[in-house]
Amino acid sequence: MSDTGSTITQPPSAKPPSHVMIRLDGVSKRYAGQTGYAVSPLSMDIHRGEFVVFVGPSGCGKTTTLRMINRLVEPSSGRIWINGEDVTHADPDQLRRHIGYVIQQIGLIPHMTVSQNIGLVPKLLGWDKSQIASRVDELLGLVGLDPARYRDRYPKQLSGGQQQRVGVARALAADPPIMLMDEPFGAIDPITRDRLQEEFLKLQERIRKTIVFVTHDIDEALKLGDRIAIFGEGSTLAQFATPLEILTNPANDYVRSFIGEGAEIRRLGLINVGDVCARGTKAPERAVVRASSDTSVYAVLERMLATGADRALIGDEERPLTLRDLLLVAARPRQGQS
Ligand SMILES: Nc1ncnc2c1ncn2[C@@H]1O[C@H](COP(=O)(O)OP(=O)(O)OP(=O)(O)O)[C@@H](O)[C@H]1O
Repeated sequence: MSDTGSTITQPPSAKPPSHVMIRLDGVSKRYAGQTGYAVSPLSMDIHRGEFVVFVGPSGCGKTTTLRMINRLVEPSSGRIWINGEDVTHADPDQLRRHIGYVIQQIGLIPHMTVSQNIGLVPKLLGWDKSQIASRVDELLGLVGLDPARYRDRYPKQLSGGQQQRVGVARALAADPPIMLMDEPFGAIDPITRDRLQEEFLKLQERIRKTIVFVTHDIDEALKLGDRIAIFGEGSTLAQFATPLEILTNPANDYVRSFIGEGAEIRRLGLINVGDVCARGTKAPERAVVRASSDTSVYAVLERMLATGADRALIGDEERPLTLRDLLLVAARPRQGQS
């Protein structure tokens, strides 16, 4: 099930098959004056309609890789294929008109209205005025902004979340098959960010773009990505797989530490109860977890989830606790209940 092995050890070479929208073939970057690689040779296939998230610590090469896809950064080696075409040497301006790009700083042009900002690329592509106006209104509706209220505002008359929605609308304006998004929700407060993530997932269900999305935040990656590319030290690819696969089978200790605590509990967020009913459950015989008295409830639950145990024995005295005992730790009377 994992794509980890195939994408890292067998660099693709020839023209990709039709289900591949973006192919990076041994692509690397060394910036002028730098000794090491900003991105060491990297090969990966991103499928049509797939939402791929690049995640990793600061400086590991996520943004550089993203920007090589739309040639804002010229690769030092390798080839880039988009939609079956080798675009390594294509005209970058032409290329960018067919690739949406959303960045954290939003990049709206301050002296242009919302509608002019969104209509920028369609105008460059020579669309006529009425076509642009109706596309602007359609996109504002799509990102949840009332066109009559917002189309004539300037960026500074919008909240950060609204500006980011306009940024997304602008990237979608010419209906590009690909969207590149560099920490688009990074500078937004956690509540608005959560809402934008939800909205964006719903939007993606409708528009099915091929998306490459950069973030520092593993939880954002797990929530949004069909597959996640975890970048490691020295700009290598530590794992490229689905969120469930990464949480179930982290490729190495680096990935494990990057995920942080609670992989088992977080995994449950990716599995629906309906699927569990369909699969049926079969508890392992007499599985039990042993833990010292100073182990947290969280850690014991994590281990019970991993092993299927429904009992824990605590301390040298092996005091028994059932799964239900542990669940009750979290239970409190709700308002209106005694
Ligand atoms: N224009 C540049 N000139 C020289 N070095 C650069 C340039 N841009 C990036 N780098 C270096 O390349 C490496 C990768 O940078 P990049 O911005 O791609 O990382 P990142 O993973 O996106 O980081 P962050 O999460 O902090 O944005 C870093 O060591 C960075 O200092």
